[in-house]
Amino acid sequence: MSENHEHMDHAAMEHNHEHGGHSGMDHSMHMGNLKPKFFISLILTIPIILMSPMMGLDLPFQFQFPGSEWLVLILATILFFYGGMPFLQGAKMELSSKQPAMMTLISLGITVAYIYSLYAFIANNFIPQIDHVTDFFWELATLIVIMLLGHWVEMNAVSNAGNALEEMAQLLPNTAHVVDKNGDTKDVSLQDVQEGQHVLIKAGEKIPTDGTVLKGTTSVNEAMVTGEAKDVEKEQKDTVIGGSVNGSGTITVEVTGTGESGYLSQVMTLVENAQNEKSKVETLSDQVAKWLFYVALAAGILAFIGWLITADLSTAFERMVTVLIIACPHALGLAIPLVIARSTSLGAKNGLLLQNREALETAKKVDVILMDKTGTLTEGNFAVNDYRSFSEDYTADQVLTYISALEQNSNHPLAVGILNKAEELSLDIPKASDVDNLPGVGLEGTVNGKDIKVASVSYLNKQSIDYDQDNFDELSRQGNSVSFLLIDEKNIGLVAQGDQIKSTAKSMIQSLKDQNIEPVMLTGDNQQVAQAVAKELGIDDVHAELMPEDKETMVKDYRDNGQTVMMVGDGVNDAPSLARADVGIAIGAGTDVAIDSADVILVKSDPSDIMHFLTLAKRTQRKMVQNIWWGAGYNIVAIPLAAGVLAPIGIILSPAVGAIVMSLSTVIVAINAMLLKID
Ligand SMILES: Nc1ncnc2c1ncn2[C@@H]1O[C@H](COP(=O)(O)OP(=O)(O)OP(=O)(O)O)[C@@H](O)[C@H]1O
Ligand SMILES: [Cu+]
Ligand SMILES: [Mg+2]
Repeated sequence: MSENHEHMDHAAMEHNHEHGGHSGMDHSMHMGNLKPKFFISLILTIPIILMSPMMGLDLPFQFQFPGSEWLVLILATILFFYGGMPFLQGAKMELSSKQPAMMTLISLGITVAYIYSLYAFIANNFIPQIDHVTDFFWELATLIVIMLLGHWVEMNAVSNAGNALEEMAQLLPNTAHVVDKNGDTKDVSLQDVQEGQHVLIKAGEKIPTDGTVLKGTTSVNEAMVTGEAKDVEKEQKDTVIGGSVNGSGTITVEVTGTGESGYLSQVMTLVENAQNEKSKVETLSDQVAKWLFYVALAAGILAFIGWLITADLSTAFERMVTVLIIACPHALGLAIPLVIARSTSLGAKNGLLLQNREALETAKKVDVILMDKTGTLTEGNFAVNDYRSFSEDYTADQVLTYISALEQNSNHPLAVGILNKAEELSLDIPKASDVDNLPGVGLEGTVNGKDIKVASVSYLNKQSIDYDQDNFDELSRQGNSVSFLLIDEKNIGLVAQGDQIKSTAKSMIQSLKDQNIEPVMLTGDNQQVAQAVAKELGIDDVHAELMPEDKETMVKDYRDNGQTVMMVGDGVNDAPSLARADVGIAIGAGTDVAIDSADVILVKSDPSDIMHFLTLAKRTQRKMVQNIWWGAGYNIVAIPLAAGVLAPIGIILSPAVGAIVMSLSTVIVAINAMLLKID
């Protein structure tokens, strides 16, 4: 039973692949199962090769005997119809939809090769007047086998991120130890575990579901899921991700997500969606394939006519088949999907989730990167450094208490810092009602019948509410984010909190500058803090005290200026800008809205992953273009050679060499894709 969970996932994935379609060359989707076809064809091919004269080469392993040519004929005929059928059917479909492409080209090639070899057989055996004509049954056979292999690989290539996805599915254990109300544990198969249940995870076990730690402390290895190499310490209230591996502690976890709703399956869906989307380069490769068909056909016919006039029928046939075979845009069908599969899984393994693959193509054009401060460049681990009352009616602790009452309804990083402090002081926090989030400003609500607000300095400025400027300047110059408490719109007190800059942020900014990408900081926080952080990081362009719509306007302005904009953020207030930017990058630890609006998610919340993304994007793009050349561009040289333009100086390619060149191109394309690396 328990295994069904994984199998279900796999089945669902495969199902999607069949219907997703990955490129214009999705005939392979209708080709049935090529694996057995390939192996049977391979077995049929071996005797054909052994019994065939190889291009006049005297190989030691030929087994020719009287009548062996009949055997070759029979085997080759079976192979042509059996192994060649998927291509012939594909061609029929292409032709009926008036879109001749790869299948038509392949079919034309193998059909001409077959008919010509048939002619050679008849001529050699029954028409003594004709000189010996070399058949190429063995070339036909290898051609078909190579084509089948290629298409089988191609079909797998798509579901191959594929392998990364399956690896991910296998990260989950089969059962979980569910703890019932009496504290007894029972092993339950994973698909029966429900949200809200308590699960015991022992040292060294795989974590079965997403959850929040209720009891115990431990360190968890999340490398397989998020790519984070270091073990992550977990204590009460921390979240754990299904699929990661528990370290030395035993913990009890409340289940927050299983199966479909779990992090892991969301990641898998993302990877999958990214693959099903069609990118511009891919469209280019379809376009190239179509052109290649017409060019190859024209070149083939020209060569045929040319050689028919200057030489003889068999030479003409041979040239034509060689042209058709060498031009087979087979590698082209693999060129892009292989790179994409590699790139998406490479990304996922390194904590880069690509929600929108076009981001990979846009990334190389990025001129400016706009970054949110808190959570993106700084940790967002606020600690209260100071809190004060300006009113005789309230103590400083009371100020903090009122602020905390509102913050209990917020998940802003600032809220967390304040609540930690309140807990430390064991403050008795009243309940707030009618709490509203004021994006870019703070919060408002009712506490003890009073209308209260937690607000930023820009709000006070805008509303002309008085505050002690010197005092504020001093706190913010020390790098504090300051939030004011307003009761009935009167300034009652403040809380000042400090944050730490993320350790990798500074080098990331330097790398951006090295690549001539302009780093810009956008923040809702006060000027002084913003300046302090920017200075520390080496960012020259800072915009502070921004409202969410200001951020979006900035993105728009840069774009209207003709610049390509990347936006990095984590908050609800960043979502509009993330969506508007050419490339939106969400910090993994950020809010769901930000994550939904982004093209890319940095799972590890590490700013240096921005550089990894840029590198991945650049290399992916380069690989795609290279692969189009290796998959099709080589024809610029190959087609004329195959047509025999260099025959006058003795360079002639046989159909067999054509097939080798063609399959070599496939091999190169595949290897080239696999060589894609991030570092
Ligand atoms: N929950 C909150 N508690 C206290 N103050 C808040 C809260 N939410 C917002 N603020 C105030 O509004 C300002 C802007 O907050 P916002 O979350 O919009 O910042 P931001 O634009 O994301 O900037 P950054 O993330 O770079 O600090 C904060 O600096 C703070 O003064
Ligand atoms: Cu091919
Ligand atoms: Mg923010």
